[in-house]
Amino acid sequence: MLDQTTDLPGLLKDPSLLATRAYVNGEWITGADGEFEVTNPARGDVIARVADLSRAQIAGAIDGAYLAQKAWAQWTGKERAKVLRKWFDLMMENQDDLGTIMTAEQGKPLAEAKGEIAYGASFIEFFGEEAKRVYGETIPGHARDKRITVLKQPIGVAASITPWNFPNAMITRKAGPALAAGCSFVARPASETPLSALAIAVLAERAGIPAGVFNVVPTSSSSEAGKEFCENPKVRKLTFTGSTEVGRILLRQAADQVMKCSMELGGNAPFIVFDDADLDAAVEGAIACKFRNNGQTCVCANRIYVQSGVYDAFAGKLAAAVKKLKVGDGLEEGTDLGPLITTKAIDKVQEHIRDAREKGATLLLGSEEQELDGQFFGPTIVTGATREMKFATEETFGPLAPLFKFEDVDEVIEMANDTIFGLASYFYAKDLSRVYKVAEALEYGIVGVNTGLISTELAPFGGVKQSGLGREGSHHGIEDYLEMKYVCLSV
Ligand SMILES: NC(=O)C1=CN([C@@H]2O[C@H](COP(=O)(O)OP(=O)(O)OC[C@H]3O[C@@H](n4cnc5c(N)ncnc54)[C@H](OP(=O)(O)O)[C@@H]3O)[C@@H](O)[C@H]2O)C=CC1
Ligand SMILES: O=C(O)[C@H](O)CS(=O)(=O)O
Repeated sequence: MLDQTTDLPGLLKDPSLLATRAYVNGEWITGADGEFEVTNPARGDVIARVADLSRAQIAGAIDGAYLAQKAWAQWTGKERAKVLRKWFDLMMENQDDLGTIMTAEQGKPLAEAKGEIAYGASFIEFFGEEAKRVYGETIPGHARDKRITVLKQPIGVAASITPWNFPNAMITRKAGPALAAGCSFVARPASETPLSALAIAVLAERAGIPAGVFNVVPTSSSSEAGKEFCENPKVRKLTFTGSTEVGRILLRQAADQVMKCSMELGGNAPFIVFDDADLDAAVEGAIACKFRNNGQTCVCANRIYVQSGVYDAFAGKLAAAVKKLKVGDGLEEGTDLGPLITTKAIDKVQEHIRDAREKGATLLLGSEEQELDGQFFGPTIVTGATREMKFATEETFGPLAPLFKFEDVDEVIEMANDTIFGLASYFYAKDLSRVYKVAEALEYGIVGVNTGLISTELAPFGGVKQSGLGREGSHHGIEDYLEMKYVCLSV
């Protein structure tokens, strides 16, 4: 840990964005369960104490959202679009402060945090525009006196549970389509990173989003919030981003109400380098894909497969480039890799390195035990990776790049698909026939071809197999917040 303390208000142009009470039904309220601490993962110091809401208070927020949603759904799509556009504008006007708040509570370098603010805001911008395009249908009737109409109507109250790794964008990727569709929204942010969520609630209020339409209910106990969301009959939609393990818990809990669920869950992304790849581009893509957010993203390359003819060349180029990455405090200029979110995250990276070495892998860069203190862990590359090693089946969620060697396309497709996950995958190749065949053969919701970065509000983001249900982003993203009503009119 760095021994500095964080004067977060002193770092902000607008300290009023640093909100620590919950935002419920247009009011800023304290927590019946007291407060919980938020720490800076780079320095270990407490940066805020945030309202810790009780389950009863969450139920109260749902009550308010239920009433507010009725009126909100009466707004025209154009009226909702206007206020969402204002919310987007305020996010971008306050991008620096929102980024600083995020870096202080999550650790990612300030440039990345500001990038996430723009990425997160883009969902508000995009779905604000989509609010005007929620079209129904008329269908030729099944009899001369019958007329068929299909209406698209908002599903109702949407509840969201999101992770710490993208504490802004994972909320706006849900709130954008939900509010655009005419739903109201109750957000429970991760306990490690509530400040980013509360800051956008300040801006929602300033943008004129009506009381009760957007609510943020921070709690220290995630399970209680999850149970209230799943058991409260006024909630009609649960949208979750996080681990597959927790996704399963929530799906089981939501089953009793047959609740509509969107699940953005864990991943184990293969990153494949074929022998006809542009190796320099592949190295650049691998670094962007592996070390973004210090490897703490569900779409990070978890397994890097390199065809045997270019294995040594790629490994050497990758190590030379990774050596240049600077580990440090995200608030300091020039930092490329911030701290991991918890010491538990460090333990998992070390466990994967130890396991791999015991099973024959070789450390090409970095080490298992590092002189870095606290929650910092340097980028590490191992060669000689095999499918017997833990990172072949488990998500590392840290700065560890295991290099697997393969001989031919059938072998690497089989290895790449040998996982319960199916979120993101990547490969570098030039041969067009190979590109088509591999893109079609990979069992993933997302395939990056000659790129390591796939995140945009314009595309449908989501996984297959045990990486999730539904899609976020693109015009598809609003469908998860709409119900389709068939009206049969006898004339
Ligand atoms: N597919 C995707 O887009 C993404 C997937 N992920 C996946 O999530 C994992 C890392 O994120 P992480 O935050 O640790 O994931 P978790 O699943 O542990 O936590 C995600 C959220 O769920 C909450 N939570 C945990 N347990 C429960 C419960 N029983 N009931 C209700 N809510 C609960 C957490 O609260 P609290 O933190 O307060 O405990 C947090 O807000 C990785 O597997 C990663 O791949 C992460 C981001 C995006
Ligand atoms: O939490 C994550 O990993 C995000 O979903 C990844 S992305 O949307 O920023 O690509």
